[in-house]
Amino acid sequence: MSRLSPFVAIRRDLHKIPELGFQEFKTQQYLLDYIHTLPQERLEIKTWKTGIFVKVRGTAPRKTIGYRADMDGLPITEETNLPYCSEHEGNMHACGHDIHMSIALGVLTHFASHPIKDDLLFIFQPAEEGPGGARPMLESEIMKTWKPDMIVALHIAPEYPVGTIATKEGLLFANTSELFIDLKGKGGHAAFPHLANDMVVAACSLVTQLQSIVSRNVDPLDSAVITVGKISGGTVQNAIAERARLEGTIRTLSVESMNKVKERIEAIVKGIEIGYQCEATIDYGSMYHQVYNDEKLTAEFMQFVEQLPDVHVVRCKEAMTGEDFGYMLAEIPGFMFWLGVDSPYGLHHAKLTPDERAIDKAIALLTSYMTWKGNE
Ligand SMILES: CC(=O)N[C@@H](CCC[C@H](N)C(=O)O)C(=O)O
Repeated sequence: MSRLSPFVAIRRDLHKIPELGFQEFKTQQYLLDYIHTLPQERLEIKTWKTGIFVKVRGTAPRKTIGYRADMDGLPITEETNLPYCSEHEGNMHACGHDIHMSIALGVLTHFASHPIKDDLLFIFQPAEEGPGGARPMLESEIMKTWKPDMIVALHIAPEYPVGTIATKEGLLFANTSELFIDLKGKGGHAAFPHLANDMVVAACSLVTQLQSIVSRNVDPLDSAVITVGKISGGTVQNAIAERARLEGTIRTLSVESMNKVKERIEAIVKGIEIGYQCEATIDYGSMYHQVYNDEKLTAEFMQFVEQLPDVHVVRCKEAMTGEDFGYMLAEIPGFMFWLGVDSPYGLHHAKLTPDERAIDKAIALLTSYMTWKGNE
């Protein structure tokens, strides 16, 4: 029987302890315990909230290459039945951040004992799923002193086979905004609807009306998404609901479309207030800047990877996913790419099961790329 790769074992450990944004205490401790086992001569380690910065001092630095991995899990109950499934009831690494962290540790492990000319900065970032750790981390004093000259990150892609990486120059991921709408009407007995203002009916109507925005208000040659992922309201089957809440997200390929979509949401919500005689409040939660890949660095990376054995490069289309790494790319040239992990279930699914062979492949690929880039 073949031995488990150390970084697959690390991934499994991390997979058991998914924590939500800015609560990644055990995850941070796990990473720190591991990082402290590495040769320390060239390392400088600083914590920031539940995140970590690790600098690897180069032998003759002219620039700093940044590498970012996100750390948080999602409030999803895992249904994989894996022997190493989540031990944190109700939370799951359903977006691959456990894989992202184990890959980052693999690359860091290599460079801790095989330094290159340039400095490297490994960024373990909390709260990617929300409320967003990239922006405050970017504004931190540590980042001001250690700001890299270029930066790279990856995201697992269930739809591609292991050995495939996919990316493109320019726009890769959408602009995002969370969306929370609270409705307050008048509750009452289920048998006397004429004496109440039913917020379950208002919420259902609102969800349906929101669907008209993408089909009727956004240019068909542009793209936008409004997803209501959670709806709650009411107390019991035979009482009319006084309150209802919609929780969702908006995705657009431009800031202009985001503003337009929000204008339309506000108009529709006003209509609901009038039509259903209720009070409504809208909260846009956290918003993420689009992920825009630096043209030159991305093209160069794709060319570099193409000549590696066993790696297939795909020039993909942009996706409506969001990533607060977009804030880092708005200030630092760099790129993000998809890493094929071949899972029959997609991102944010309770049965996501990435193929772990992608971990060592990604470590090898990133190690080669950074060695080349950091010795240029
Ligand atoms: C890669 C990925 O799945 N990212 C998340 C980012 C979520 C941002 C925020 N919580 C929102 O929902 O708008 C995504 O859902 O795309």
